[in-house]
Amino acid sequence: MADFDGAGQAFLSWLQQSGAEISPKIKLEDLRHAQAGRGVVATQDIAEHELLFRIPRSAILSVENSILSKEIPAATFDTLGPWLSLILVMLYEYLNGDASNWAACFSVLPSEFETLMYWTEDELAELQASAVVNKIGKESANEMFLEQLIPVIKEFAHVFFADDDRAPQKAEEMRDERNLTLMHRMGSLIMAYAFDVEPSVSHKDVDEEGYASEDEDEALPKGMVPLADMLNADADRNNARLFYEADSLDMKALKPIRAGDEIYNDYGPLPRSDLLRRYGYITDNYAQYDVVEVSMDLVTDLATTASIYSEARIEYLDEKEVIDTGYDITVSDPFTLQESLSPELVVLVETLLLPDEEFEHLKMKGKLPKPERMTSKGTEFLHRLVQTRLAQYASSLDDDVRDFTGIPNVGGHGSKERRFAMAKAVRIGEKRLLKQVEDALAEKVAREGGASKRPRDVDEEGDVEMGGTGKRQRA
Ligand SMILES: C[S@@+](CC[C@H](N)C(=O)[O-])C[C@H]1O[C@@H](n2cnc3c(N)ncnc32)[C@H](O)[C@@H]1O
Repeated sequence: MADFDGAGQAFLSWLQQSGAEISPKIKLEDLRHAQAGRGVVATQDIAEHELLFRIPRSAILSVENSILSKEIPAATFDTLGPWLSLILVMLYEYLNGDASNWAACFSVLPSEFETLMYWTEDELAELQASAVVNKIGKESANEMFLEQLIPVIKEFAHVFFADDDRAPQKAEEMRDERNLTLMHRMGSLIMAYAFDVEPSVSHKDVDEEGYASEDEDEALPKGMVPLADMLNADADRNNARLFYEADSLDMKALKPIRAGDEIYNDYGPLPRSDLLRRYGYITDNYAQYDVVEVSMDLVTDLATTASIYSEARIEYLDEKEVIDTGYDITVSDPFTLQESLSPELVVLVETLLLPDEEFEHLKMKGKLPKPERMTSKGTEFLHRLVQTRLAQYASSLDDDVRDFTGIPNVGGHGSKERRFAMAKAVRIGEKRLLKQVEDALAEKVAREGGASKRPRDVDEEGDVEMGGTGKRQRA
């Protein structure tokens, strides 16, 4: 406890010495009793728009601020990209120990994580058929470390291990298990703690409403923003936000905050599966963003069985940017099929079901079926697809719900009981969503009397707007 509080105090002192302004109305709080590490809490009432803290840009742990960026050419960082570049810088600063300007930061950052990367096989198995199991990316991260990061460390060994005669040897040793583990640790910290730092002078192309394109956002350099990264999040309970000013990053209250309340940031509308992957925790408040992914492989299998799979049509759909590796089914409130089913999935199914003549006709005009006009055959196919997707989970929804008693507030790193329960909550959420969609499709099939009674309704004029309905943007 003393070490925990002491590290927190030393961190705040360092931050103030680095030029940060911290409101006397907030404090760092030990929230380990709630399995939430540290958090920031209001000690007095705070008004809307009030400044909570101001971090000078020079205190951000970033490529720009690290001495490495003076010694390693910018082109090398450009090749590495924002994620690997920051890992390189964090490794360098971490290995410098107390000599690093950010030593106090590292002492409040965790060395152990609950994120999926660190789950054992039997814990991951509890997620059953959740698509997140295939998105953990441990092997691909390892590959990037070995093929991209370590060659840079070797090339600049004399900089990375400055004043060390053993520099080349040490660079070679970065391939050791222990060092790869350290790289994963830095990667995990970035995933759960780093910000995409908007530059003080924006070079971004913005549209007429002032929004930058997604590509522009992806290219933003990443940085660890001290104290801002101590804020927890709980879906739409966010009451603070980071504002990017010319010389500082300002955390401000978005609404009045009462003394004793926790100050929450916004990690984005993440489904619980992704929250577990990136942040290693979940709360019920994120259930509203749950997603089930239906893979393209499953659609292909079912379409082949139904003898409607056509390479030529897939090629056309690909040209039209409809083909993806998977399609999202999302929660909607109030629930509608239209909102919950990805429009691309509906268009894909409807296109495969088109009679040859109609397909050729639409193709000639460069058009697609409209996602909001689901035919009876399309509804039946989607119903089968959702049933098959549901059957991929090893246990039934009823069985899961029967013996689920919530996520236990049991402590410590790697609690199996807690991980099993979090996995079960994720798969229950996914199965509930699938069941809701399955029931709605079955009802639609019954209402419309099956394929023979309702011929497809082709709209030959309207252009299809993709991505506008049902497809939730992932953070
Ligand atoms: C940006 S950090 C926030 C500071 C963190 N609590 C700490 O002590 O270092 C993100 C991490 O905080 C934890 N976290 C954030 N919000 C949480 C919440 N509502 N409940 C539990 N843990 C939370 C998760 O471990 C997550 O990976």
